[in-house]
Amino acid sequence: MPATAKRRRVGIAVVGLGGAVATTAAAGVEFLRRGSNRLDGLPLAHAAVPGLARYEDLVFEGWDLNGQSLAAACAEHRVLNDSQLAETAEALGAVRPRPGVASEAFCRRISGSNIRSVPGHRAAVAAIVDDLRDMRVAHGLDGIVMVNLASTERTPDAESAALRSMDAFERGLDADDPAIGPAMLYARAAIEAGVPYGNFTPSVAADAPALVELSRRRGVPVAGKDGKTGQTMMKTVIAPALRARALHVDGWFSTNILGNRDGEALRDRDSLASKLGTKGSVLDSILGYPVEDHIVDIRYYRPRGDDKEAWDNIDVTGFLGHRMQIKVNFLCKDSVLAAPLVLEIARLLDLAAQRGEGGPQEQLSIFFKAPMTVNGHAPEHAFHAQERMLTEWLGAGAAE
Ligand SMILES: O=P([O-])([O-])O[C@@H]1[C@@H](O)[C@H](O)[C@@H](O)[C@H](O)[C@@H]1O
Repeated sequence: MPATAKRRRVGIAVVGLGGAVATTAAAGVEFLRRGSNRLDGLPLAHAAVPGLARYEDLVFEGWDLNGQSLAAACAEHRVLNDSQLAETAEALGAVRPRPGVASEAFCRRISGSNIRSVPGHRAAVAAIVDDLRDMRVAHGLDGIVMVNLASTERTPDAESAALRSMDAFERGLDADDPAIGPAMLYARAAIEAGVPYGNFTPSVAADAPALVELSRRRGVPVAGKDGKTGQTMMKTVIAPALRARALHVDGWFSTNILGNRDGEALRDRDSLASKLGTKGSVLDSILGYPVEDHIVDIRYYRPRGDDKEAWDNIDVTGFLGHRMQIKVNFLCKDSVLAAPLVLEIARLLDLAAQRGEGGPQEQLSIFFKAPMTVNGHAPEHAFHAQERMLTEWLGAGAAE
């Protein structure tokens, strides 16, 4: 960034601020602010793009059903080691989540006492809009974006009329329609407040047709959904290569064990169904044919905590009909992979807003398992093609 360029102070209003991903991201920013030069895992750390906020200038704010400070939450999640916890304790100890909007009907296994008591959907949206205004003023922000990192909600009834159009959604808000869940209320509030919105979860939010329409009309950038962290990232790297080599995929078995709070939320059958939907959606379009035996399995296994282990077994057929197997065993740290992506999504949404772009931001596809697309067409899932899309968008704006 040229020495004269003005620095942008950008707030990230996180839904699920006390979670493992958000607290890891906040700790990461704190380390960078203190002069750390560890930029591993941050895909855009070296991108010299005008207008892109610096990591050190990101301010963490938001909501959580658990009101404890980020330092206390961080210690519970056990993602950071003891010295990292000690070094960030003071800064993260000063941040406490605001009371969040919740619905047990949408997320059964996760609850808390830091709940915003509101008389209905319309009041919930108004309260969130107020909070966003307050954050802007309280921190003297130049920009603010909202990112959903909350626990996975069940998928609402696809037939529900309230989600289909902007007008129906507004009526649904007045009627406290049960098809409208918390993630949609937050997204609706962000769009009303002109705040770009990113959905790192599989929950239905800004991708509800009503809210896509609203984001376009209001010119507010939205992106999602479901962060592409570990296993799906590898899948969308490997599958294009298998296609290019004409190796036929006969079956792909993906399984995960993890014991963090996300895993706990996914013990609920309906929340799990949302996650399996996004994780299972990436393969067929890359390969160009349906893989009938594509199985995705997620198990909550407490001893692993955030240290998720993912196994993939891929059965392929090659020349002369000979069959082979590929095994991938990714021993990862779920939040360590996810947190830097959240920082990039926030910076890019802020940049999109500065460039005057509104509606779905398809160029952010590389960060998501089920990318939102500009005209609702089928998403591009291949990692290399997504990378090209993002690079071109960054370059195009920089050249103007
Ligand atoms: O991106 P990916 O590694 O394929 O998928 C992961 C899921 O398998 C896991 O259940 C969830 O907790 C992670 O946040 C992430 O969504």
